Amino acid sequence: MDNLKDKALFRPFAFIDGNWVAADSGEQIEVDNPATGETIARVPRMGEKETLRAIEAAHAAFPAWSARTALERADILNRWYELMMEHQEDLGRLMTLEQGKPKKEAEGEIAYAASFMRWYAEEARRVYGDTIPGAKGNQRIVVLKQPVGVVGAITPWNFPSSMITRKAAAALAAGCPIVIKPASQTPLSATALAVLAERAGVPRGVFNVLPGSAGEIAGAMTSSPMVRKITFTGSTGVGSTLMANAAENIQKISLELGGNAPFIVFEDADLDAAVEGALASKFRNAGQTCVCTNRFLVQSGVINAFCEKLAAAMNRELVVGDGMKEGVTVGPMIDENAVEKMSEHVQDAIDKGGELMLGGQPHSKGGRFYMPTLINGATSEMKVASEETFGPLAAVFSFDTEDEALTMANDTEYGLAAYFYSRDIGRVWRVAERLEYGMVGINEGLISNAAAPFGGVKASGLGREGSKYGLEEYLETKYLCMNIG
Ligand SMILES: NC(=O)C1=CN([C@@H]2O[C@H](COP(=O)(O)OP(=O)(O)OC[C@H]3O[C@@H](n4cnc5c(N)ncnc54)[C@H](OP(=O)(O)O)[C@@H]3O)[C@@H](O)[C@H]2O)C=CC1
Ligand SMILES: O=C(O)CCCC(=O)O
Repeated sequence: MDNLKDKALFRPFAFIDGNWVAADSGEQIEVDNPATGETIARVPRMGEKETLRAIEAAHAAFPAWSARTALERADILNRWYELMMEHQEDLGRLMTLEQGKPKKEAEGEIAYAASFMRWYAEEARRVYGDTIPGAKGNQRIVVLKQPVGVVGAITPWNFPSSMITRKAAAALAAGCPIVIKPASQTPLSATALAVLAERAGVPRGVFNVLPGSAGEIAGAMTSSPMVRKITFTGSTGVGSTLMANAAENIQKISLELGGNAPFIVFEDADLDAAVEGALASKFRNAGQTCVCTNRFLVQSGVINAFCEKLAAAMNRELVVGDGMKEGVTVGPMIDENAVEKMSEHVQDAIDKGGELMLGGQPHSKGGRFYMPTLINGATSEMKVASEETFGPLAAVFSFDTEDEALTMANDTEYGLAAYFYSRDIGRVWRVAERLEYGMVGINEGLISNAAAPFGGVKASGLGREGSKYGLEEYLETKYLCMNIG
């Protein structure tokens, strides 16, 4: 952390009600650098009691925060945005150290994370109500949008900053305070955001960060009637448990869960553009992104050409190594379990007849590095067909007809992101409409931005984040029936 320009951004504590605190028990969690395995920090392991205190602080802060004008809240979010961009390099460095993604990609995530602050600063001022003609001559119907109340957020390690700001910026813009549990592997990006929140003028109690025990913190959030909204990004299993637990207090819930993204390449596609999109969609964050392509479905007439071009591009563009090193484009995987899952999917595909074209093994330097891998001849019996690999494996399946491609693409419990490449306008509409996914990239491999509604269908989740729709998740609708005599 010695290399940070602003050393105060390294804050290995929890942030509750404007105070930097340790766990009541004194227990800590070790945070390591996935590139080296070295321990880089110890943060408090907060539990149920501390979480209840944070919820109470947030609840106490709610009336004053929600009573501020939208413009006042927007000004604070804008200041926070500016501070994030001023400290982009330091925040990126912290992220690379705890998460592993290459420095340039980490700085890119900081800009992406900050963009939610700016977006929701603007949206805060556009929370409109409605008037509706009354059912009786002397009645008027007025619809108000009001903040839902205290929000409990649980976020993953793969996007340590943006998964927080995508939730927090919308919540704060709507007038809701938030209590956040960041992933245990990446708490430092979260606490650095809290340092900047304080500097931006976010009042105490409005933004709280508690690294710690997932079970205890989530339990406190779902069992407290003060928490009116739960928002989660992570695995489908945990999301489903949270949803069941949130039922106890009928809490509103948004879930952004796993995916199994298909990337369809039709014979009429621009193959070079498809390969460029494939690289971006598959290898961002070493394949550890819920919208990463999991299955390449390529029409039989172009499958060999596509694979050759993809292999050449992977050889040219993908450099594996420590994300702090200049020129590295694929960092380490987050932990040994992730490497194991990747190895298991690759071996399973090879055992079941897949043709290994590139990679297929951990990097010779060992540790958590895995070589970007390309396997042609993938089939529906392979694990990669039905499970999210969450790693740098490009598995290529063949299809003959549009109908077959759609059947294969939709043959999954998930429905987060899908991509396809085609230059036939009729096909573009037909395929876009029939894909059972919340987001579809058409001749485009990078679909995430603050203006767009991010989210999935089926086992990939509920609700949307980003865009004007993301603000709705933090608002309640109240109807006033006025008798005017
Ligand atoms: N949609 C997405 O973006 C993501 C999908 N995934 C998928 O999930 C797989 C497993 O990754 P993993 O990190 O284990 O994902 P998890 O769902 O376990 O972790 C995400 C967040 O949930 C927390 N959490 C863990 N257990 C519970 C619980 N019982 N109740 C409430 N919160 C909990 C974690 O805390 P803690 O860190 O303390 O365990 C973390 O903050 C990946 O391989 C990938 O397939 C993973 C991350 C993001
Ligand atoms: O993997 C995730 O859950 C976050 C996706 C990052 C993004 O593209 O917004």
